[in-house]
Amino acid sequence: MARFLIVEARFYGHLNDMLIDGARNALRDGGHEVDVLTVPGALEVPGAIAMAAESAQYDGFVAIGVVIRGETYHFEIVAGESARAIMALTMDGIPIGNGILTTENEEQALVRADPAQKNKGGEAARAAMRLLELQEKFR
Ligand SMILES: Nc1c(NC[C@H](O)[C@H](O)[C@H](O)CO)[nH]c(=O)[nH]c1=O
Ligand SMILES: CC(=O)[C@@H](O)COP(=O)(O)O
Repeated sequence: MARFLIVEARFYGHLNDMLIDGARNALRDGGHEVDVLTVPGALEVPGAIAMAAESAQYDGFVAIGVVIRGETYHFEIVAGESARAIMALTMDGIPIGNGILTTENEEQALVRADPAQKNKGGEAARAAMRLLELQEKFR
């Protein structure tokens, strides 16, 4: 049993709820404990994971959020920089599954968030659990 923290950027609450459901169910099916921490947007997710990892209270993390393209270059910043910083933390050896959707519209996000459809929250949770296993294997 390991302790996982889901860090969610609560920008689109109804979509997040589905992503969190999928992630939480996958983690519980894996026999793990799950907490959820909320931050305002995807850009805050990597910093929150870094702080929580530093505390040593958790073994692995799932990043959850939705970034939907708007009218300006802001989409590229939020989508790209959140993924880049999560990747950097992963390369530092922190097990993280990235379940932050980056889509053109809400319809695309809905299909991906729904646990009964693409279940990207569950997919991110399984990625985090696999990285934790590998960390233990190569320790
Ligand atoms: N546009 C979206 C954001 N933007 C907010 C940023 O993530 C951040 O909270 C703000 O710039 C303050 O630092 N966040 C999302 O999660 N999704 C979006 O579509
Ligand atoms: C992440 C985004 O692109 C969006 O929420 C911001 O929209 P806009 O570019 O229309 O300000």
